[in-house]
Amino acid sequence: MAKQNQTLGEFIIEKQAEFKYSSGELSKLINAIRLAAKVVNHEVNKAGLVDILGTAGETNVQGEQQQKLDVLANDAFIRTLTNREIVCGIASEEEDTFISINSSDKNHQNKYVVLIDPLDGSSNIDVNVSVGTIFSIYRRVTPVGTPVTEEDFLQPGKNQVAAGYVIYGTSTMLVYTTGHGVNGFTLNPAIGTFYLSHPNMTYPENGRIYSINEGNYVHFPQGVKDYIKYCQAEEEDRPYTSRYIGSLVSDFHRNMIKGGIFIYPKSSKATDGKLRLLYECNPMAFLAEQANAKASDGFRRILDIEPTELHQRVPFFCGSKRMVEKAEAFMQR
Ligand SMILES: O=P(O)(O)OC[C@H]1O[C@](O)(COP(=O)(O)O)[C@@H](O)[C@@H]1O
Ligand SMILES: [Mg+2]
Ligand SMILES: [Mg+2]
Repeated sequence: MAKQNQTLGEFIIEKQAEFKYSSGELSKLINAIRLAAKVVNHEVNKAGLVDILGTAGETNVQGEQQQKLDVLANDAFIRTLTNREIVCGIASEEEDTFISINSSDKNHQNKYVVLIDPLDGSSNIDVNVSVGTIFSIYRRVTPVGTPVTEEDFLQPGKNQVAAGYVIYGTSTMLVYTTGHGVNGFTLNPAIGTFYLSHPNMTYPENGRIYSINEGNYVHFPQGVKDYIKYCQAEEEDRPYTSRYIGSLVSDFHRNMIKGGIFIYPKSSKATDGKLRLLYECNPMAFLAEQANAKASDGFRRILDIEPTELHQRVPFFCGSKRMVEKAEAFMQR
């Protein structure tokens, strides 16, 4: 049973002991993500004091203007994971294609690949609203010791061995799962240590918060329009409250604690929605299901979707089970 105020380091060691044949590689990987998160946290907290706000002047593979913090966070995670030679490949929102990492120790070849959204909620960086980092970890499918291929990254979400996010908000937290529940750790900035502050996090079965960018309302499918009308109706325990931060990590985190649903649907402007399957929807869907919640594209379970491209997008319905089921019913009607 997770002990309150246990440090993340202690928790990782304790959990590793539960896996008889564990090589310790996954523990080293989570530890490296912890370190990179602290590096990024330090930079995020300085935003406004040093020249890390605004655009970096480059455009990423998705045609988005890269923010300076997108690039900084991307470099921090790639450098930290590469230097420690604990993964055989990395894919990132900010990299056109995956990076293959060959271990210098020929006797030891790594078996994990990592997919990251180094800085989530980029539109909120310059306005001091909480942002995050999202990560997803898989065991490679190609033989250890050979260069990784795209096949190692294009795996359905149900194959994830671990997933999580870091939220850089009023406090900095790291929340993750290895398929045995969801635990949240808060950073004590004075000593740079993450402590277990939210053991065994679960979504309430039902909630009263709906989270969607209603500015796109006219472009939404009829099912989404009907669900929004349902949320706003003066009936039973409704109307629900509308909350939309515009950072997936922050909207997810709030809904997990309070109960709610987050929807980023497809629309006539974005035929597959906006969010990326591999490093946004899959990790959040794994966390959601581990926290007794639900995640779909309105019809299919997100974790069952067979990926075809590294940066593919999917519509995303995620949150309290009863609310997602209701929204899906409107989509299927
Ligand atoms: O401004 P919009 O269209 O509502 O989009 C907000 C969504 O886009 C994102 O910012 C996309 O993520 P990135 O910032 O990592 O590109 C999500 O965090 C958020 O949920
Ligand atoms: Mg993102
Ligand atoms: Mg991002």
